[in-house]
Amino acid sequence: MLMNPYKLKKINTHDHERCIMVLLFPSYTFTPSCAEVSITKTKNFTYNLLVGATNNFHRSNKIGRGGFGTVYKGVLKNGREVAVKVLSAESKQGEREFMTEIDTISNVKHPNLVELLGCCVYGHNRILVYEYLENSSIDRALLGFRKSLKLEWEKRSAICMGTARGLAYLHEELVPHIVHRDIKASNILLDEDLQPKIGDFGLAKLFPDNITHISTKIAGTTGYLAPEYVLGGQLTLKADVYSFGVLTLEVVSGRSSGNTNYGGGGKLLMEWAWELYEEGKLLDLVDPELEEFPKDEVIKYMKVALFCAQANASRRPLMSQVTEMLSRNVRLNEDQLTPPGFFEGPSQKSGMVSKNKSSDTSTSHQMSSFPITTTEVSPR
Ligand SMILES: Nc1ncnc2c1ncn2[C@@H]1O[C@H](COP(=O)(O)OP(=O)(O)OP(=O)(O)O)[C@@H](O)[C@H]1O
Repeated sequence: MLMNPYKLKKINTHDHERCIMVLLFPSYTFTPSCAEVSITKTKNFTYNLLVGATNNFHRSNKIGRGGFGTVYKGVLKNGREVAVKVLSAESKQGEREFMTEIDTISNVKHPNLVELLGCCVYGHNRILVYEYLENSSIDRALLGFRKSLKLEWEKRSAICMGTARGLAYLHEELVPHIVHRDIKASNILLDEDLQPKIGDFGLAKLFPDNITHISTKIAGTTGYLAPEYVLGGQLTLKADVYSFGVLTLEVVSGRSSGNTNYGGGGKLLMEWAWELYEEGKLLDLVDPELEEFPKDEVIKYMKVALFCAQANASRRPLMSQVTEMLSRNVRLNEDQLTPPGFFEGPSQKSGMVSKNKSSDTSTSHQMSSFPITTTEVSPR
């Protein structure tokens, strides 16, 4: 029997009869008044409907192309705008396995995760239909020369917080958890209120491990990858935490981690940030377009990003700890902060920025005994 592993979450014990129904019949549904989660099967869209919605996948409807496939904007008959992702040929072909994974993803719902509305299997085509986010992704909105939005600090901090909450949900509330593997600016989409939503979660499972997606990333957006993941293949929650640290620096600085020309040339964004941190000049990293901002808070965000990117994965905080650090007025215990690790590219440098501070790379240091935050400081 194919079963969605996420389906039993939060069903309370006296709902055991319903649990049995869910175990036996994965598509069984019950009313929200009786249980905390409603179990649904993924909606199936017909291929013809998606052809109509996207003007036959016309290139003028194309909004992007990533490692998983091509994304088109579509409009359903009821007027709802959707993002239609046509998965590339390398996605696993089996319909049953595909549908199981998709059922899993479509039952994962959180305000900071892009909602999967349904899917379509047509011959060898595998197509996913998502809610459409009008303000596109952070890379287009905030980074690069053609940025489309001018975001004040309140919006930027809300983007970091929302992304942290979405990740904390995937990592720590969902059972079993999901490691995103590909947290980066193009996967964080902004809704009409500029609230962030994480896209592409759960998709990595649809692709064989040895192909395209990871190699696409190694060729492209390498600045986001935790060194232990890209060099040693160790995939844990902490790889996402590392990427979140890089993303936070991008949001604060308005600069893309894809470049390697920072700090007078030749440096990754994270390397430059560490250099500035050691020199006590972190504010130099802040986006020049940010006219007014609370300096202490902005510096705290950058320091949290550095905690997230430490070379030793076990020293990085959990995402729930990150949300605490970002949201509460706490002082960070910087004695515990060690240099970031980095990986720049297959034929280029990799390693750890290591200057004055301790560069402990042992894995014995457990997060549970790691006091990142210390005193609550009084509001300014
Ligand atoms: N739900 C959506 N609403 C609006 N735009 C979207 C949506 N999903 C994706 N896009 C746009 O399409 C682009 C491509 O998305 P996609 O997720 O396929 O690739 P990517 O994030 O650039 O790379 P990768 O597949 O390696 O993660 C995104 O950068 C984004 O601008």
